[in-house]
Amino acid sequence: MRYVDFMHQSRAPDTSKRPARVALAERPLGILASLRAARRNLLEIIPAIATRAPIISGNTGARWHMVMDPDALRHILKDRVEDYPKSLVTKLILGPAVGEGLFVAEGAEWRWQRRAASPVFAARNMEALAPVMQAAARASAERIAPLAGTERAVDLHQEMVAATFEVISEVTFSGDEGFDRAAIHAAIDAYIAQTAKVSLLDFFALPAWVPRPHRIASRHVVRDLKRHADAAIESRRVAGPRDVPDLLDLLGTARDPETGRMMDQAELRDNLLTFIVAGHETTALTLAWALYLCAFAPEVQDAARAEARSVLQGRVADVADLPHMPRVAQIVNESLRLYPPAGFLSRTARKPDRLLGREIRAGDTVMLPIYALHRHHALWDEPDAFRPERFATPSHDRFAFLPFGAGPRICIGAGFALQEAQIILATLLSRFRFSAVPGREPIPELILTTRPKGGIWLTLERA
Ligand code: HEM
Repeated sequence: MRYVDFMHQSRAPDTSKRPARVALAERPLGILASLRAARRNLLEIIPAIATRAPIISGNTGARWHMVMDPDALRHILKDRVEDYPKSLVTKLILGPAVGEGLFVAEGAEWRWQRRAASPVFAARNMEALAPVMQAAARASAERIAPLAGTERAVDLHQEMVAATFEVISEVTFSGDEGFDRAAIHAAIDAYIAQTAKVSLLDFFALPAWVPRPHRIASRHVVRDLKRHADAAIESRRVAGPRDVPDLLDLLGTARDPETGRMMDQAELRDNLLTFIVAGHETTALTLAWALYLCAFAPEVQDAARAEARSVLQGRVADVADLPHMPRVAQIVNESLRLYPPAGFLSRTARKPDRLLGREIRAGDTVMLPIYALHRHHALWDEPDAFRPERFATPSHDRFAFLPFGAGPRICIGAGFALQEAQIILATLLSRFRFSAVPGREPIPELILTTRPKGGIWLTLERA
């Protein structure tokens, strides 16, 4: 756990301010500036006009469009999903590590993998997964408790990554001693750090066979990652399935109902890595940003704490408690709106089309800047303000709020993530009061996901 002493500093955050955000570019950036920005922080290539216009188009060596209009997003993600597959850039970034897995697969390959994994995430199964989430909430509360009432601040981003990793590794490889959790975690971090920054070559949409220098450097990291996952699969094969099948068992025994075929080693491994990567960092970010926002607006935090304490009475939150804690759910949603972990999705058009009167050619990159959509002035009142109560009686268009995407490719783990985030947030808020540390404001930085640059450093006291 990372912590730092912040002695003798005043604690009161200025709530008249807006919570942390990135100053978007006033004009669309030129090619070189875009390239520099894309390597630094993808949020910086989004022009401010993207929070006011329905669509922006450009050509930086390759034709692209940014789409912020709910009807056009419905068209891309739902009505014409087959014509807008995952973008070449997505495949370039994720392909080397999880290219055979569910997140990247298309067509029939995608369909049967999705069917194979779905039972684990079905609503009826969510309750069965709650004890794993409760154990992680309890462990996290115990880890940070010694810092309560001291002047030492803790990096809640790192702490939430630890908590959500415990959950996902238990769900995928339940109780497996053969699974080297620390090594897999370290290899995933190294992969993201080395490869996720959109490279100059990707931005120009050069073909995949053109060598990417930082991706070559990361080859040994990918090899490491795959070696660890293979070892875990092999040790399970030897040990046999669990009494209550976990995700690894379910994927390992799934059959394509049409062809009867099962996943080969590469598919099984890539899917395990997909679930581990997609399933913990995103949820950790939701929680970390939610805690940051609670410290930013103490009155919101106090109201949510009062609610959680009266429902939980000192217990760790359970699934049955969640409907009785609407404020906690609203804070999670508002955190997903202001800091969507998947802040930028993209597709490559397969066929000519028209979007909002614009010509779309086959091969055009269609970007879905979720960060800008969620702060769009035509879709949200006071879009940059932290106002969780806007989710009390939601009136927004379904396609104006897309933290989990939409349509057939919607996040398979959305229900899982929301349940986990609410269980952990409610438990922590019921036990601690979190305060901001002056001078330690995080900066949202989009590198594959929307991360808090510098961490989320907060002090805490027992509530
Ligand atoms: C707050 C947490 C999460 C967020 C914000 C999030 C976001 C997303 C988004 C936006 C997509 C769609 C991407 C696209 O359309 O290009 C997606 C897909 C996916 N997510 Fe999540 N996710 C979260 C948690 C999880 C969890 C907990 C799991 C698994 C345990 C998971 C597994 C996946 C998988 C496998 C896909 C690909 C689904 C498909 O293409 O059929 N995610 N996620």
